[in-house]
Amino acid sequence: MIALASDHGGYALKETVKQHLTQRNIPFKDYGCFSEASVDYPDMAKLACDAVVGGECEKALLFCGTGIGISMAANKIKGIRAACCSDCFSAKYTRLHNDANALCLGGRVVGPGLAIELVDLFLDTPFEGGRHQGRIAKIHALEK
Ligand SMILES: O=C(CO)[C@H](O)[C@H](O)[C@H](O)COP(=O)(O)O
Repeated sequence: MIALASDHGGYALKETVKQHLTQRNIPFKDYGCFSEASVDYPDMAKLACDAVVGGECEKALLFCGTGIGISMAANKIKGIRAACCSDCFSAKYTRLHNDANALCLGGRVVGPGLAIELVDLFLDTPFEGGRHQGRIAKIHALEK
């Protein structure tokens, strides 16, 4: 199960990605927002990221205007490794090397076609493990 959340700046792109996930038969839960009315991205990040940390969802796809604010908020949540990406190399390597569990996209930055490529790379690329495992443990040691 994939958790989705956005603020108003990412709402339209979240709707596009939902259509794509539906076409791919990938189950998702949308934690909002549900219109372009203004909401605050930290509130939205928390809803989806809590579902990931709690084990209800395996990864989160998060959207705001730039992707940056919602990634900053997500990375404050213990257990979340969120990556704000607007290129394919980063979306792939944040899975391979960082085992990222949240992808953040900017609805005012990336178009729908690129967003779908980024989402597919993020969802389909496994974590490489090995030397990267210890580095991730060190990231989480910083949370203490
Ligand atoms: O991009 C964002 C945060 O990094 C948000 O989506 C906001 O849209 C952005 O801060 C702009 O805010 P506004 O209320 O839409 O002007």
